Parts: sequence; C-alpha cells; structure tokens
Amino acid sequence: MYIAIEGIDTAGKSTQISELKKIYPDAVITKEPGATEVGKEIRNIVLSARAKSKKAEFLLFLADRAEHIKEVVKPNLENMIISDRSAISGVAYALIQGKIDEKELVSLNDFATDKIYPNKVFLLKLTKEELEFRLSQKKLDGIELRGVEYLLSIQESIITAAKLLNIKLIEVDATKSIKEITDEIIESI
Ligand SMILES: Nc1ncnc2c1ncn2[C@@H]1O[C@H](COP(=O)(O)OP(=O)(O)OP(=O)(O)O)[C@@H](O)[C@H]1O
Ligand SMILES: Cc1cn([C@H]2C[C@H](O)[C@@H](COP(=O)(O)O)O2)c(=O)[nH]c1=O
Repeated sequence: MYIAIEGIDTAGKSTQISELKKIYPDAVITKEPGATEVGKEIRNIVLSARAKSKKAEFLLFLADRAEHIKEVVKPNLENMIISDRSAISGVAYALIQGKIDEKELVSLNDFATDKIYPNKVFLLKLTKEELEFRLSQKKLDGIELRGVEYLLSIQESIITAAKLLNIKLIEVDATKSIKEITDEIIESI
C-alpha cells in the first residue's frame, strides 16, 4: 500500500511520519521532493526559489517525482510505502500558479508517475491561527516566505488536486494532539 501525508508547510507531516515509522517499522519512508540522489539536488534548487519561471519550477518538481517513482515507489509496491507529500502537492501548487491547465497538469503527472499514485492520502488541515503560530517558530524557506494566505490557498487547492487525480483524500484536523492525529491515521489505514 502506498500512502501519502499531505498538508501545507508546518502542518505536521514529518511529525506524523516519524510516529508512523514506530508503528510500521518495515514501511518504506520517503518524501517529495528529495528522496533520491538526483532529487536531493532538485530539492536544493526549488526550495531556494531561484527559478524565475513557474513552469521551470513545476517541471523540476515533476522531474523529482519521476525519479522518486522509478527509484523508490515502483521497487516497493509490494511493501507499505509512507510518503511525505506526493503528486497531489505538485498539482495543488501548480493550480495556484495558474500557468498550466488542469487537464495538462494531470497528463504531465500521469507521464511522470506512469499513473502510479498513492492509494490513500491524509490531508493534515491547519487553521490560520495555528499556521501563523507555527511559521513564527521557524526559519522560513523561499516557498514559506510567500506567506500565510498563499499557504492557506494551497491547503484548499490540495482538495481540488486530489479530486483531479482521483485519489482518495482523508482530511484530518492538524490542530489536534500528535497522538490523536496518529490514531486517526492508523484507524483509516
Ligand atoms: N499536532 C501537533 N500539535 C502541535 N504542534 C505540532 C503538531 N504536529 C507538529 N507540530 C509542530 O509543528 C511544527 C511543524 O511540524 P512538522 O515539521 O512535522 O511539519 P511539516 O508538515 O513536516 O512541515 P514542512 O512541510 O514545513 O517540513 C514542529 O515544530 C512540530 O513539532
Ligand atoms: C512536491 C512539491 C512540493 N512543493 C513545495 C511544498 C513545500 O513548500 C516544499 C517542500 O518542502 P517540505 O519541507 O519537504 O515540505 O516544496 C511544491 O511547490 N510542488 C511540489 O510538487
């Protein structure tokens, strides 16, 4: 089973993944962007937000995804795979940028992934107040510097992206305690 945890920055994805790792010690833990050797280099470029072209940025994420599917997901389809982000993030961020139409977004992702998508995705959903608080507690990267309203629009866009990709999305209240969230995820797995 291929599972992904989605949510905007600071929603608690990596926190939940480290909890799930304790519960499923044999699971393949992975992430987008940056799980592979090439992906690590792509991650450095995209998070620096140096690309002037939004299309270039989108294609870099897509290249990371193609490598991730080939190197990590495909060889482990018989195992439990738990990924921090997925194609849903790719479509959600690109939808907000508005440079590529919906049909094309889906077909480009189909091309990159060979239509291998997570079986189930959990969206950790934050309130504006909690997002503001969590962002105030960390050093922001280039994408986080785009601001709270931008990130909240991405949160909504994640729901649209899941529908476009036809992926089952389970919304979880990310302001609950770490344990409550983990329990909800395990219950649905
Ligand atoms: N349920 C929770 N309640 C309160 N704080 C939390 C909860 N889950 C995570 N946090 C805290 O919020 C911050 C962000 O969490 P985390 O790094 O897991 O988020 P993330 O979604 O992986 O973020 P990013 O996408 O920016 O890497 C951390 O300081 C973490 O300790
Ligand atoms: C997969 C993907 C990610 N992004 C953005 C979302 C985040 O701001 C960063 C990744 O950072 P994290 O600490 O690993 O969460 O990249 C994006 O814009 N497009 C994508 O396809």
